[in-house]
Amino acid sequence: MQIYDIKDPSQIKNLSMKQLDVLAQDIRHFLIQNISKTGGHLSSNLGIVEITIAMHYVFSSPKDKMIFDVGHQSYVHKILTGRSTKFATLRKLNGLSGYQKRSESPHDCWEAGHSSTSLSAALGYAIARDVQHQNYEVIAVIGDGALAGGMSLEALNDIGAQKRKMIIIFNDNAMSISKNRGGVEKRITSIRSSHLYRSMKNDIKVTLPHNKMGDETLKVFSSIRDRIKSGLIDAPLFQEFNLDYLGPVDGHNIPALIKVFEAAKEHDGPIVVHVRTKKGKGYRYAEQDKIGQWHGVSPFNIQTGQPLMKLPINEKTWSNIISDGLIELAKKNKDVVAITPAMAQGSKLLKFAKLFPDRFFDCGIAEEHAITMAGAMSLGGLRPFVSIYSSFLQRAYDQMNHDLGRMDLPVVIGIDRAGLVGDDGETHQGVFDISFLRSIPNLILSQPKDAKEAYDLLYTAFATKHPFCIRYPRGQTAVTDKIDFHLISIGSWERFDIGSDPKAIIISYGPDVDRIIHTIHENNLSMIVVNARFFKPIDQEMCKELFNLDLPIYVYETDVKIGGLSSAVLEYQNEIENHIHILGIDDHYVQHGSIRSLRKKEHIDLESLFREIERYGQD
Ligand SMILES: Cc1ncc(C[n+]2csc(CCOP(=O)(O)OP(=O)(O)O)c2C)c(N)n1
Ligand SMILES: CC(=O)[C@@H](O)[C@H](O)COP(=O)(O)O
Ligand SMILES: [Mg+2]
Repeated sequence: MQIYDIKDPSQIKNLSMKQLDVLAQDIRHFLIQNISKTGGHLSSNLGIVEITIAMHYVFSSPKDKMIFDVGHQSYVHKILTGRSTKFATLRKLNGLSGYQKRSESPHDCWEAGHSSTSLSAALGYAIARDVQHQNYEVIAVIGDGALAGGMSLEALNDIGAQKRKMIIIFNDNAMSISKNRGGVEKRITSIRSSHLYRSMKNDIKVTLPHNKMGDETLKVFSSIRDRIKSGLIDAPLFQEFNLDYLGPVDGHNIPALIKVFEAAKEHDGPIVVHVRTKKGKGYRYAEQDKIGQWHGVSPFNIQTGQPLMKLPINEKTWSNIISDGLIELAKKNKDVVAITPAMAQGSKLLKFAKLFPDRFFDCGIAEEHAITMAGAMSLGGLRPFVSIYSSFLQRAYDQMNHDLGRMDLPVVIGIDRAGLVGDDGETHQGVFDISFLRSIPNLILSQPKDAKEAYDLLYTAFATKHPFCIRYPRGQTAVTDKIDFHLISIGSWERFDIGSDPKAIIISYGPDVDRIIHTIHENNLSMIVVNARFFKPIDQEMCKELFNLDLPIYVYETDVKIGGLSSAVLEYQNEIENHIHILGIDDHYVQHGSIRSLRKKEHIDLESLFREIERYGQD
């Protein structure tokens, strides 16, 4: 069967095991060819080819619900559900999404992009099915990295209690983006090497025919069922969550996968099918990768494995700039430590890890934990730097507020991938952090316009005793000659007067500031440009000066407007000019007390409202 002929997954149900194997090889070839041109998530998709084929062979999508955790490994599912002709548009404007997308296909029953949501989503579907007396299978596919994420563990806890029929296909490749770590990983290692695993593996490998299912298959099914019933399958971790378990199974053996999925389908209640796979399977460079270089790739040369686009010699990624600065500061101060929630490769912290192995902490996909742990590290006397992608920091909002902001702890947060990230789409655009962080008391939020300012802000952050965030975008910028550090006054903006008769004021931030200045010069215009390098606190003195100039003000922001820099400027303008009288809680935490007493203290009681109205009426 030709890949482009697949319009519906039911077409593969008539193929023989041999034909399915050929299809798997064709899909691998297709993935490598296409992703080498478009870029995308290569390794995880190469590793999940056989699992996805076996899923569509055994289950019936869209009736049965298939949920892929993160969704970065759903390309094979897209191919089998009739979307292969669109692969040239992968992750491009109006093209195929890099994740499951409900608007793209009825076979995508769920959407993600952030890790560890699949188990909660699967349980949600199972509850909806049962409450409405419907009849379909719910299948979640989750990797070993995502399984250790906090949401997954919360969901497993509930799934084990509710005992509803659902199948969890646990795709274990011993890798997150880079090497997987942590207690869950250790527990999985013990399952992989258990005697039961070996006997189970032999059952499946030895007793099952490789073409058709027959008596032998049934024998294995009942043997599996008997084992489940008699509790013989003793898989630590899953058993502790009160879940039945099958496996591990060779994830590149289609007949074995089909058989174990059939057995799981027969099972009542939740069951985990543990499948072992090789990340990057079938492409030499990706198979050998230990640090995650082939997890997500830009276009590359298939023969050499080299990226087609190289960085200009005088440019570095923002992640590298921050990480180089951090290394210099860590050389001077032994208390500086770095934390990443599973993004060492993307955040460019591997060099730091090599230089300071005892001061580097990869805590897995656990943004909430990373922030709270960093808070306590700071109380214990360390100077933590946590690197988190902007969109993943959304997970840790409570920790930013409840732990860091409220206790006013000196943790430096590198908010990587701030602003639009492009190809990954709406789940990953880092456009909300200014808006959701600005309301947190005690917190400082900044963004450098260039590499020099990045070093200075980093230095300033470590010299400050408050939670200090530095956001920086995906991509690269020009490097400086050398790394040196200067203090920047907190909350200070920079003003550039261009030309002798300015006609407008542009307030902006980040690398756009220099681009704006350049464009004004090129076009012989006269304007005032402001580098608003702090979103919180803002430069109130400079704001006043600018308001007094009586020139039109343009706030050029490349993140969401609501709650962003423009909101900060407008709020301050209103505070001075008092057009709209605003009552509300000021920028601080509210202590305990009766609600009545607190409303009075914070001047948000009705008495305060009417006093204000009266006062204004007399002005
Ligand atoms: C909340 C969140 N944090 C981090 C990421 C980045 N991320 C995407 S995939 C991935 C690794 C997932 O590993 P695993 O679940 O084992 O899948 P594999 O790629 O190995 O198949 C990470 C860390 C994310 N998508 N969401
Ligand atoms: C699936 C996922 O969340 C990551 O792999 C993400 O795509 C990485 O983005 P960068 O390519 O910007 O590191
Ligand atoms: Mg994995």
